[in-house]
Amino acid sequence: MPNHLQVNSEIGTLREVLVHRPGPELENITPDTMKDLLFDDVPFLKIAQQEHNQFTALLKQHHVKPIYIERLLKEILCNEDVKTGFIQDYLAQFALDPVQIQTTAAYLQTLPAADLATTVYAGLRSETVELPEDYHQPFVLPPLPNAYFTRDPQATIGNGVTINPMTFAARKPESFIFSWIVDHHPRFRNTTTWLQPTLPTHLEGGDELVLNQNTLALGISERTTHAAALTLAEHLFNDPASTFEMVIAIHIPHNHAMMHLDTVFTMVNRDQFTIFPGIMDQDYQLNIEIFRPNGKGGVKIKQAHHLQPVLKEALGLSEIDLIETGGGDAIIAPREQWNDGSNNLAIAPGEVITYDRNYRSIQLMRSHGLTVHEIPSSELARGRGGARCMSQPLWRDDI
Ligand SMILES: NC(=[NH2+])NCCC[C@H](N)C(=O)O
Repeated sequence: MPNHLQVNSEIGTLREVLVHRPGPELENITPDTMKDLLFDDVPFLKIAQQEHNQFTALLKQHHVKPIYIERLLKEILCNEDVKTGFIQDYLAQFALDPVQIQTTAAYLQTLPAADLATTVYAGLRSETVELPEDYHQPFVLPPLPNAYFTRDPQATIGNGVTINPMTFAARKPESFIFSWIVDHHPRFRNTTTWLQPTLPTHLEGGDELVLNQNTLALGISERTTHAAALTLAEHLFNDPASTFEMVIAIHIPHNHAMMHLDTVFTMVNRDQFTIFPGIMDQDYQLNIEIFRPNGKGGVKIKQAHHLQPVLKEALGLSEIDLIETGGGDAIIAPREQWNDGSNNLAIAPGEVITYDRNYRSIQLMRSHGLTVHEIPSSELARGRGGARCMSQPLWRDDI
């Protein structure tokens, strides 16, 4: 089994992937907090877990090892010094006064590592720690219901990772957890980090697509700024450990339905992509910027408006097959996009995992020669993320 990181494409045979099984945090969403927690509904936990189990079972059937991030967290928390440091630093992220911090830290310190890890994801109800009476919030630690979308707070690019500066408060603790795992878990010893979560702007993993070992596609979106994309490109171009020479920055609409590039565009084979046509105008144009090193440590930028020629050049191909979500139909396409019909996880070239409900997009992918494995999606889809969002590859074979 590989012991380090290798992701030089979106489609190379997948061997190892970071996941999180949805837990009690999903039951800590209420109609009042739903929007801030980036959910559109309150999922039924039991069914969400069954669906997620089917996802991981399918991965295992295809010899992909799921690594549970909550387990990595538990493992580092078994070290008492790490546990104490983690608790202090974790609490410092939230609006708590010194007494509240001390009371909560004392409680968390009593928990065994596994329970502490579960609590970090689930959130901590205020009454559990008997805080001073002037604390009126229902939670002293917030629930992290988006944690099953492991794609976003962290991303593997080549042999390194980005630990992402997240856009919304609801997801910032997830990057914090990963940075502790990178610093303390042997699985990540000597990991190169391309981007730190302290960057004063934002960039998320759903916007990071590794097209090949030289080319990264980045969404400029609700969650990833132009400034952050430039910073990442500079780091990748200048770090001798990186093989990347080109970033294709693709501007997409800024809204919740398409919060990341991978909700509208995924690579599924050497020359095939799924795409939601709603990101292009009637002439199939969109706003693209190509970043390359300028030879002086900076980035030079070229504009483009059509995706196909840009992809052909980057991948050295004469043809590209863009498969439109829902066949591009005015009703089917947006409906299936909303339920992650464009969010496919390639487990090998031409072989993907996707949500069963998007049957029109599935038919179409099959008619374009792809092998499609379906997973159930009634509850998981309520968080607005599909198979790609629920997985963070640590190792893909090179193609
Ligand atoms: N890679 C993705 N498309 N992730 C989807 C994340 C969905 C999550 N509810 C959020 O808004 O952050």
